[in-house]
This record gives sequence, structure tokens and C-alpha cells, in this order.
Amino acid sequence: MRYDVVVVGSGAGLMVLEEALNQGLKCAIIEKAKFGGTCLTKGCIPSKMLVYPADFVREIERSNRIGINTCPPEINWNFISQKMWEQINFHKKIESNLLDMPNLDVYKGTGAFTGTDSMVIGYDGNRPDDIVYGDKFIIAVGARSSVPNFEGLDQAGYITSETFFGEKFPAKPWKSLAIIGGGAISMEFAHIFSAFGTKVTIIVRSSSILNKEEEEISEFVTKQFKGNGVDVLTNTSVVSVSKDQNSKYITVENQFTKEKTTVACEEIFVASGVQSNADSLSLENANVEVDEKGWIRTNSYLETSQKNIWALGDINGKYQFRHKANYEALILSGNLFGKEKKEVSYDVVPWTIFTHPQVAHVGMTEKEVKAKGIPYKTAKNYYSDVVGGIAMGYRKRDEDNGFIKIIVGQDKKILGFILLALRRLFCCSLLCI
Ligand SMILES: Cc1cc2nc3c(=O)[nH]c(=O)nc-3n(C[C@H](O)[C@H](O)[C@H](O)COP(=O)(O)OP(=O)(O)OC[C@H]3O[C@@H](n4cnc5c(N)ncnc54)[C@H](O)[C@@H]3O)c2cc1C
Ligand SMILES: NC(=O)c1ccc[n+]([C@@H]2O[C@H](COP(=O)([O-])OP(=O)(O)OC[C@H]3O[C@@H](n4cnc5c(N)ncnc54)[C@H](O)[C@@H]3O)[C@@H](O)[C@H]2O)c1
Repeated sequence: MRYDVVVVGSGAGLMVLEEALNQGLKCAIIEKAKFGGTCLTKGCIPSKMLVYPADFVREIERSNRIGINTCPPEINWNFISQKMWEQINFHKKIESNLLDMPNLDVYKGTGAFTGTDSMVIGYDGNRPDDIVYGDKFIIAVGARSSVPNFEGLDQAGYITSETFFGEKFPAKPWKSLAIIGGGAISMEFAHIFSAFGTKVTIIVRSSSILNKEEEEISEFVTKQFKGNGVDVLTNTSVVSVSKDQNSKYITVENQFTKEKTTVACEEIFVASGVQSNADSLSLENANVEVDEKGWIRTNSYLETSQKNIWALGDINGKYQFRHKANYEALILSGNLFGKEKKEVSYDVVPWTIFTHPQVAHVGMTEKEVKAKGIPYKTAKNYYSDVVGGIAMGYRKRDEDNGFIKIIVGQDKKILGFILLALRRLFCCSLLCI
């Protein structure tokens, strides 16, 4: 079958598909897993269904500061997880809607190029392969967890975000959890499970957690974690992993002292970064270039090295957030089906890490501004300086007195903006700076 447009991957790729269908074009969508992609089925959305109750636990715990005495909250894990699965199950509705669309063929298998305009779709041997031909291919196949090859890890067993939102979803919060990695996933799951009563240990190779943020942000979040009983082991490498009938054990080594210790836990969560899904695509058959890490090279028009193939979202390795993927999908839809061609710009990609407290960021950090030799000034306002914060019981001396920080250049241009706040304070901080 020949199509005008073939979209591979049903996350942000669906946005380009929708626009192609609006143009009356004959389209195909190829998806090997649940429709809706990572964000809906094993990423942003289900994790936030757990983050919100965790935030609530932390807010309840500090309610005495505003004159409300409460009992320790009780977690109804079945209720919380049921609500989460309801959201994940929205993928079924997406799939059935796609199946009903005129001008669209839906392929539930893994796509791999056989030429610059052809793709084979494999179904894991469950049925014969299909071949599709396309004038335009849109690649939006995303990324998956990258699991380091630690001695004994496979035998001991572990979870990743994919298996957590899948076959290894726990029947109740674990008693103890070791998380390997100190990035976004680690921070969010450490917050979720520590709030739900799990003893959490974070193991990270680098000198700090959240190492893409300002040092003071990492220090602040580390202090909050420690205050909530989370162990944060920085500069720490995993040596080996083992298991007996009671526990899993991670032997770790401090990179400076070379001291080895063992972390015992009920479960291990590997959150040490992601790798490209491009390896499933046989890109060599389509002359599509990847970089040294396997991400598809795209230019500012999201064009690949092959003129009829475009790529967007996590697969191009740039700012791996859903809103960035959506932004690229909008630009690409305009370029392919609209009147004028636009370039993408990554100058001001914002992000938020939904840990406790939440960390929001746009632009450069102070360290980056300094390194570039740009003259700048900073301005900072604490929760305890704004009425919203005072109403929430923050005082100057409080360890969790978060802040908003702006880095401004000589021409009064904002170079960087960082917000460290409870959800509720995001808006009032913005109003009061
Ligand atoms: C736990 C977690 C929490 C997150 N939270 C946030 C958040 O709060 N905010 C945020 O902005 N981002 C968040 N992200 C990141 C966000 O999920 C991704 O940036 C986003 O989903 C990328 O979208 P995409 O369309 O590029 O890829 P995806 O959504 O990953 O879609 C790619 C699709 O392609 C399919 N596929 C892969 N290979 C093939 C093939 N060969 N053939 C057919 N189909 C294929 C996959 O099955 C997948 O469905 C989170 C990620 C995780 C893991
Ligand atoms: N709120 C959000 O926007 C959000 C939330 C979750 C995930 N995400 C996205 O999901 C993707 C994956 O998140 P992630 O947290 O896995 O990746 P990440 O790249 O953010 O963090 C990886 C962490 O693992 C550490 N690490 C790497 N190898 C290690 C090792 N061998 N031992 C110990 N530590 C090691 C790194 O130092 C880093 O701290 C990211 O691209 C992120 O943008 C976004």
C-alpha cells in the first residue's frame, strides 16, 4: 500500500498525523506498543497521577504551620493506582478513534526501513509482515530507559519506568527502594515513594542530584530529601547487585574514599537516563544519519539527511520533554502542510521537575552565564518575602523557604529563570517578584 504520509510512533507523532488527515491525505500510523506514546502510557501523565497525592502528603505534614492540626495521612494505594490506570487506559480510546478514521490505516507493529520510501512492519512472528510505501515519513519513535550493565543486576531483577507502569507495578508501596540516577525520573519517584512511606535511597555517580540545575537548587532539594528520610549517596558508583530471599543488595563505592558499603532494599529502580529507539528502524536502509549516541540528526526544519524523512521529539536527542515534542510537531505540521516554513528554536525551552519542592527552569543557569562571560545580575525572592508564602506559613529561617531567582543581562534581557516552589506558590511567586 502507498501513502502520502507515514507516521512512525504515536506520541507527538499523532499531532502531525492529525494535520495530515485534516489535509485529506492518505495516511498510515505505525505503533509497536500502546497508542499515545510514553507520556500518556508510561511517563508524564501516570507519574503525575502519583506526584499529586505525594505533594498532598507533604502539604498535610506542614499544615500545623498554618494552624491546622492533622493526623498522619493514610495512603489508599489501590485508589491512587486505580485512578492512574484509568488515565493510562485512555490509550484504548485513542486506538479505537484512530481505527475509525477515514483515510487512515493503523499498523500495530514495529516499523523498519527497507528503502528510502518503504518500511516493513513486523508483528513478532504473530502474523506475516506488512510492507508500506510512503511519500513522506515522520519518525517520532522516542526513547527508552538505558540500563547499565551492573554485575548481578539482571539476576537480582529491577524496575524501570517502563516496567513500573507495566508488569512490575507494585501491589503496595515497597518497604524500601533504591533508585539509581539523580535526574528527573529519580527525583519524581523519590518524592512519590518517600511520601508514601517507603525508605528511599538515591544512588548517583555525579557530585550532586539534579546536576543540570543550579548548585543551590541541588543542595536545597537534597536537604529536603534528607529531612524526609531519603538517603542521598552522591559520588557513588554501583559495584555489583545481588539478592537473597529477604532483600536485594547493591554494593556501592564512594568515588573519593573508595569505601564500599551495601544498600539493602526491597526493589531497585534504574533511572540512569535514556537511549534512542532508532536502533529498531534499520535507518541504514534509508540513508538517515544518527549522531554518536544514536539520536537522529535533524536540522532546524526537523529534516533528516534523507529528503522525504523528518524526525521529531525525543528521537532527535534534544530537550526530551513532551512539550518540546509538541512544539516540534506544530512547527513540522506547518512546514509540511502550511504556507510558510519555520525553523525550530530551542533558546527558551522550559521544564519542571515534579519533585518536592518542584523545580522549574528556563534559560541559562548562573554557572552557564558566568562560563560565557556575560555580565549579569541576579535577583532572588523567598517564599517568606511574598504574601502567598507568608500565608502558607513560611518564615525566613525555615529550611524549606524556597525562592524564585532571575538572572538578568546588562540590556535587561532575562537570561535565566529558576523557581523552587510548592505547586501552590508557582503563581504567586510569579506575581510578586
Ligand atoms: C517517567 C517519565 C515521566 C516523564 N514526565 C514528563 C513530564 O512531566 N513532562 C514532560 O514534558 N516530559 C516528561 N517525560 C518525557 C516525555 O514522556 C517524553 O519527552 C515524550 O513522551 C516524548 O514524546 P515522543 O513523541 O518523542 O516519543 P514517545 O512518546 O516515546 O513515542 C514514541 C512511540 O514510538 C513507538 N515506537 C518506537 N519504535 C518504534 C518502531 N520501530 N515502530 C513503531 N513504533 C515505534 C513507541 O512504542 C512509542 O509509543 C517523562 C518521561 C518519563 C519516562
Ligand atoms: N518532569 C519532566 O519533565 C520529566 C520527568 C521525568 C522524566 N523526564 C525525561 O525523561 C528522560 C529520562 O529521565 P532520567 O531521569 O532517566 O534521565 P536523566 O538524564 O535526567 O538523569 C539520569 C541520571 O542518572 C545518573 N546516572 C547515569 N548513569 C549512572 C550510573 N551508572 N550510576 C548512577 N547514576 C547514573 C546521571 O548522573 C543522572 O543523574 C529525561 O530526558 C527527562 O527529560 C522528564
